[in-house]
Amino acid sequence: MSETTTERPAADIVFDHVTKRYPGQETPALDDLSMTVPAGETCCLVGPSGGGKTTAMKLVNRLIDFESGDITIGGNSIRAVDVTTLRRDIGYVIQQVGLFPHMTIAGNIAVIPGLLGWSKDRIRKRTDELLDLVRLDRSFGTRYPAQLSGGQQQRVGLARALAVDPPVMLMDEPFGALDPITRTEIQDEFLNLESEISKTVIFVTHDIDEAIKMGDKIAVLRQGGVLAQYGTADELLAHPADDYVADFVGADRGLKRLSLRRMREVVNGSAAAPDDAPAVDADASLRIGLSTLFASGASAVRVTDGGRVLGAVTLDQLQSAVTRSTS
Ligand SMILES: Nc1ncnc2c1ncn2[C@@H]1O[C@H](COP(=O)(O)OP(=O)(O)OP(=O)(O)O)[C@@H](O)[C@H]1O
Repeated sequence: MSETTTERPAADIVFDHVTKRYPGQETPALDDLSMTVPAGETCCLVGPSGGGKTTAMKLVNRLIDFESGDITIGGNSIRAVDVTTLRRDIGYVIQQVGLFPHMTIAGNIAVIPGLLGWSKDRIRKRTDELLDLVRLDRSFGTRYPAQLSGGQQQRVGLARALAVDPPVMLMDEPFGALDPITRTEIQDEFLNLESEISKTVIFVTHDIDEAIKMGDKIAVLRQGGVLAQYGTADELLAHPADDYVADFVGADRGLKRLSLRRMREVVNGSAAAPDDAPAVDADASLRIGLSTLFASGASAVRVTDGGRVLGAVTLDQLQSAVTRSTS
């Protein structure tokens, strides 16, 4: 990263027996939540409406207070830190974006650096760097939010949250209001961006497919704010803790698990593909491989990597991957 950023390392987030009960509510919104989000990982919170996802997230930057348990970031209790300092170290991205309409895009991105007293030159360099990072032309800096599409505004929201390189990011249905194409595009870009910058992310979503795609780990909450299961997408899909989680991840969990694996992981280098075999890229998912196989009616697909044929994958091999995934 350039001199304009502070290159702060990511920090783990630990929920330690956290319970939140809103005044006047009989049942807790969050009930004895304990889990660790390791530094640099993304944890997706999923669950039914009212299951406590947003509450869990807003506890982390103390937008909501809690009575029992503790939350630590990098080993420090969030209650021991001054709230303004805490929030400056936490990027916050929400569905409604919340850009200031009367300020330019550059002005919006520069809000926190400005509060921190950065020089004009440093802010300008950082703004350009962030616009590049979220793939917006630098000329957007002089526009106003109303002159941008929803997807572009969401990119600005992301750039603003990343401005001072916070170790932690909280994202509350950040791409929920976008059309499916823009959503996929911005999800892919965020995944790319995450591989360049190390952040610990808590990401709330209603969409299990989004959680599978974006999360290193997924926390499934149930009504009453109880953690039903916490694990990788693969663990949840292969071994759901109970019927509730199995239902939540979907009856097609075997197929979903195929989306997590690449053709290059199962290709048999010594097997020759039949002449009529359709080609599938080595980095395509097994799900794409299966779909290609079904669509063509061939007995195997040819797996290619930049024009080079790596070998073949048969229906049997894909089927055994499905069987393993549901056992
Ligand atoms: N300010 C509040 N006062 C009282 N109860 C609240 C308040 N905010 C949330 N709740 C209750 O706490 C529970 C958890 O709400 P929360 O918003 O965290 O759920 P959620 O999983 O994010 O839901 P959604 O997916 O609908 O956004 C719900 O029963 C909700 O009604």
